[in-house]
Amino acid sequence: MKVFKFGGASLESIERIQNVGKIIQSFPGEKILIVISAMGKTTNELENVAQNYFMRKREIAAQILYNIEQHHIQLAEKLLGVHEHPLFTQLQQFFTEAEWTLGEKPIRPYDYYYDQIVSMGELLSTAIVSAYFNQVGINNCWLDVRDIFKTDDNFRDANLDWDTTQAIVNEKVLPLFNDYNIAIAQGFIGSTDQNETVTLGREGSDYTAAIFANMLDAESQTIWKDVEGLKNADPKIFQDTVNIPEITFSEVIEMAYYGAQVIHPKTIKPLQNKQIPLLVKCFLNKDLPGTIIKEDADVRQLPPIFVLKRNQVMISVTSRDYAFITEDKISDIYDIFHEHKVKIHLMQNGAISFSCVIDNNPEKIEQLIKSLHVDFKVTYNEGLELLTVRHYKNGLLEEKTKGRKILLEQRSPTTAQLLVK
Ligand SMILES: Nc1ncnc2c1ncn2[C@@H]1O[C@H](COP(=O)(O)OP(=O)(O)O)[C@@H](O)[C@H]1O
Ligand SMILES: N[C@@H](CC(=O)OP(=O)(O)O)C(=O)O
Repeated sequence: MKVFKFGGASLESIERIQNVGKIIQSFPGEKILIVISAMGKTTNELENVAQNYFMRKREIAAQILYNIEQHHIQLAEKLLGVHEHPLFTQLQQFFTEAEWTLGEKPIRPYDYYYDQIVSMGELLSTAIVSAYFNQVGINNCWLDVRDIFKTDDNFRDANLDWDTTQAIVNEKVLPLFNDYNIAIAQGFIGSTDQNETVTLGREGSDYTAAIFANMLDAESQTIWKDVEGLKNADPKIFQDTVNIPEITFSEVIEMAYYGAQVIHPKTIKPLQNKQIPLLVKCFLNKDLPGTIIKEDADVRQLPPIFVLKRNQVMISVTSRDYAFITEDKISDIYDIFHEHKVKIHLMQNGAISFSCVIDNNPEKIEQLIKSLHVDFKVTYNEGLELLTVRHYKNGLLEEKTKGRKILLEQRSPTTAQLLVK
């Protein structure tokens, strides 16, 4: 059994969906569970629907939803070459459910409505791909992952109930492969024990695939991307990047932790626990070797790895009365960050000050500063970039930060982090 994951970029046009079909046809007779994300940038558009709905701008929300509907229906009609097909009834049901939500007065927290609306992207894309695959002879079974992935009700970042989900996978998913070689499921979504739809956090489809791989004891998981494999930096930001043929789970966890936006950070653990290799392959050229991520990879030749986080803010907290920032004060400061769900990417403290680097999220920062301000003087500096370099060599950091002002710097033997303006 293999698990494949196709993300939004691999499904953003008719040609790309046809290409995914060709990739699957190049694995004849194999049992494959395919996890699929929403097409293109649909998730961002649905976020827009959710925000407008919650701000009581229902007409705008309905208009954006209508545009999404038209786009998916037109794409499906062209892809299947027909106007009549059970798929269109299925798509209509998803839209009707979303319209019902938009018709309600928002009485529950935003995150609940977000999940009800945004989850639709994956339901639409999987339904369309499944119908197309059946039409071109890739016989497959469409799964509603909400009947399989059971979670708590932490909307927008739901936590999986592993035991219940494993029992459902054993009972409902495994037997399907007696009748089908291919099953198609949505990434990113699940449901509570009350059957309320949840999402697992943005870019969560890699994680969905890893959960399936773990629970199905898959031989491997492959994520199909628009890059030749895992590279030593994001090729959209850095020039002269190189492909990494093999790399360990722990190195990828480090990359994800420092902010590399190529594999969802939660993806590695379910695979590592069962020693299931993760392959990163290019959907634009399936014959490229890509990258294999596994426990015992040979990392002696690993190049320096760069991760750049843009749009960062440095928050500096100083005690009002020249009192030292001691352990108890640091603990209080940490509690405030935790309370506001703000993740610290880098921190440093001195005698009477504590500085840290966070993402620029104006609403969260405003609330955070209000809370910190009760006991401390707070300053902040925005428009910064946080560069992390793993396995850096002499001269490399100077070269990469030439002409820039360095506001904070931290180095261990393997990792350097520089906050630059
Ligand atoms: N180290 C890296 N190696 C390869 N790609 C990277 C890396 N860091 C960031 N990326 C970016 O990840 C993108 C692919 O991931 P993503 O857009 O999330 O794909 P999908 O949504 O289709 O799963 C690439 O286009 C590339 O710009
Ligand atoms: N569609 C969701 C889940 C996801 O993982 O998407 P992608 O595989 O395209 O990153 C998102 O955009 O967050």
